[in-house]
Amino acid sequence: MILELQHVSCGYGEKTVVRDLSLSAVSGEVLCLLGPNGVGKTTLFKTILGFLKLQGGRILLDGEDVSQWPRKAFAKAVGYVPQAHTPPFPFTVLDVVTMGRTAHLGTFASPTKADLAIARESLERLGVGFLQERIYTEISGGERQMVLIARALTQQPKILIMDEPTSNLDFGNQIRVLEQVNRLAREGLCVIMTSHFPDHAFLCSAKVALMQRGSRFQIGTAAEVVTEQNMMSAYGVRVRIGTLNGDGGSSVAACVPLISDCPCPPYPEKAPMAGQAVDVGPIL
Ligand SMILES: Nc1ncnc2c1ncn2[C@@H]1O[C@H](COP(=O)(O)OP(=O)(O)OP(=O)(O)O)[C@@H](O)[C@H]1O
Repeated sequence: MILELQHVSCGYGEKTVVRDLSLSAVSGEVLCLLGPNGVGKTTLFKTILGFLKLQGGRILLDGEDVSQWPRKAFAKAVGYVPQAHTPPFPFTVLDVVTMGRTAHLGTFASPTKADLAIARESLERLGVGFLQERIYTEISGGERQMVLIARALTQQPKILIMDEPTSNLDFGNQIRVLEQVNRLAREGLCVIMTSHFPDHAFLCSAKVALMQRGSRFQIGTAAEVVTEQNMMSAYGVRVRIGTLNGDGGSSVAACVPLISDCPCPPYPEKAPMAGQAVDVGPIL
């Protein structure tokens, strides 16, 4: 499946937030949208999903204008993980995740045992199966984030749009979500996500669309787009980008911010042994 944006402009009423953006994403690919707060990432997602009216250009799914796609077929094909979501009723986590099957059910039909099994499997896959009987409004923000991702997986979409899927998550869960993103792409899904961490683009070997103020866009591989110069231009922050040794002879790229007058003591050239105390000097 291929999603194409051709000269897309979008925004709210008379206000244009994103102007003349063209890009594409295909099955098996991770497309990571980077850009500062308020640049229009969520606005773009809402436009792709049909929540906002397109101001200009075209959005095509498998070559066909999305406005021509029947809503139900579109809802089956494209899953969405929003930034935050609070349902009006205290549903159980399993109920919320099973709602991901809605586009697959007939009108007035209830979820079947098979639908419930898919919902449970999605929760297990993300390592949060233990939450299934809990009340969704009573779990933590990070747990809700995992539940929303499980709901989108339950939909079994071909394209998965994730708005900051790692916000609210602790370090371990961030990495687990990125591992799932890579796994889903390997299984043939097209994942389009936003992140505020340029490193995430490297970790997902993603194609990157860097959105900057004034509707300036750069699209390319993570190595092409996540550069020291571009990070300064987009975020006003000095960074260094380098590579570290990964597993089995691989290398991983990392983007590290440079903080003026950083009080941090230098990291010892020879890494301390596990469990060995390190003198970090006075805590300032
Ligand atoms: N409902 C709305 N009506 C009018 N303007 C809006 C509305 N929602 C958002 N905006 C404005 O549109 C611009 C883009 O917002 P958007 O939420 O798309 O940015 P973003 O890149 O997703 O930001 P963030 O990284 O902070 O989530 C902002 O200037 C925002 O104030």
